[in-house]
Amino acid sequence: MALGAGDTIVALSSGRPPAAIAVVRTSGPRASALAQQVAGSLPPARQATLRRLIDPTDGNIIDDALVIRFAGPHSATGEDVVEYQCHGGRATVDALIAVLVRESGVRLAEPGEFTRRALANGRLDLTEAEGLADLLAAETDLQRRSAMVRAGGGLRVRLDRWREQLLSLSARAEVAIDYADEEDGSLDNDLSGALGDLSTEIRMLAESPRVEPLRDGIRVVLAGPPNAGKSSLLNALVQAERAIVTPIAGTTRDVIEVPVSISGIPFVLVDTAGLHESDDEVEAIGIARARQETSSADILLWLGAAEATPVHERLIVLLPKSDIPRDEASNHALPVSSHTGQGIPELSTKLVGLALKLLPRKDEIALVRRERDLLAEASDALARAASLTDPVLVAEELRVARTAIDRIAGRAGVEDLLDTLFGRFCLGK
Ligand SMILES: Nc1nc2c(ncn2[C@@H]2O[C@H](COP(=O)(O)OP(=O)(O)OP(=O)(O)O)[C@@H](O)[C@H]2O)c(=O)[nH]1
Ligand SMILES: [K+]
Ligand SMILES: [Mg+2]
Repeated sequence: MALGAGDTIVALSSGRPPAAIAVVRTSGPRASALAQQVAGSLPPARQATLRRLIDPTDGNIIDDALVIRFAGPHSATGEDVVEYQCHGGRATVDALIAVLVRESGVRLAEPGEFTRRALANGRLDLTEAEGLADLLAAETDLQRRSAMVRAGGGLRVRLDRWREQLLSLSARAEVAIDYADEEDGSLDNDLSGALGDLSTEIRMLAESPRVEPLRDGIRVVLAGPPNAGKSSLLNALVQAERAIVTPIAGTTRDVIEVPVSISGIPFVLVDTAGLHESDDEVEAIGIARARQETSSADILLWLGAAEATPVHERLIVLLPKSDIPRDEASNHALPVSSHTGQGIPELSTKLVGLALKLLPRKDEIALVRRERDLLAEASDALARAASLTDPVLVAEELRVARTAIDRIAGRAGVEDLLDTLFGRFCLGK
């Protein structure tokens, strides 16, 4: 757990001053006592109350502010929380925070510490906290809507239900163990069926769209031999001269990433070095990177010969420089010309079409890799359990499934993960 978990924490939860109004939040065992001291008396819970804030040591007026108190455990953090909505000038905010943190047992909050306490106190689970982090970072409407589903408990409710089902299935397996001596000790068909059904249900969720393409943009990698016209195509797609284009083969040496929004969908176009055998040390490194990008691409644009097309799940084969007449024609390749613009709108449409398959539909949940992996783990354990007859082994597989589900919600083995997650939060959240 974070340093000084029992401290009362203070932070400016609104944006950087100056602003019209600033929200200073306090949470912890001393929050109410602090409010009493600074605001004169304890304001009623959950009612915005106008108070004159006074420095208790010298009686100086700090500000007139709206004070709202939330008594724990019915607060965002599960502890006593007091919010001060004061004037948003820097000096006012600084003066208020200085008076609050002067008390012993009170200190400034770390980034994300309010949410971390909410998690520790069971006010939200890890999937909701992650959704919240995405919500704070959301830049597009699609990102916002997806984050809302997660932050609103879209995954948590399912995990809670499955945890209960797993517990009751475990209880049934335990009963079978207890009666193993008296009867034949094998499981009833009912139980096997229930295990199989739950495995399938969890597997379906495990195959939900990933959060990452939505969060970071869908990676579209342009690959092909030198001089194929990769950089020119990137420039044509983003309608700006972002990558260097020359008639010299081997112009692009490093990976170039250009974020672009097409029809409101966030993409990252990735230009790469032309793939070929090279003796040049620098170029060889660039080519190795290009191969890496090609294999990790969400969508691959191939600008090379049809017979050399790499294997990829979401592939668009292009016939570049279509303005140049040539003999051979490929039925499978989409003709594009960065010079005349031929095929560019069709390519954009195809990109959007493939992207939509990677993104959550409206109200559909998106999962981070960790969640997908753990759900698959739980589903696998249940599938194994369904095929077993020895109740002792079934109980063991059920325990594996339960642990996986608990880890998704952040109830087990996630300390390192919490540090990374809360590092993404801003101060005061
Ligand atoms: N006629 C025609 N020429 C093109 C087209 N696209 C690119 N070219 C030309 O082809 C040459 C190579 O273009 P680049 O975009 O640099 O090709 P590249 O694949 O990025 O090349 P490397 O980075 O060196 O591997 C340049 O001289 C471009 O002007 C096109 O659509 N039509
Ligand atoms: K070139
Ligand atoms: Mg290039």
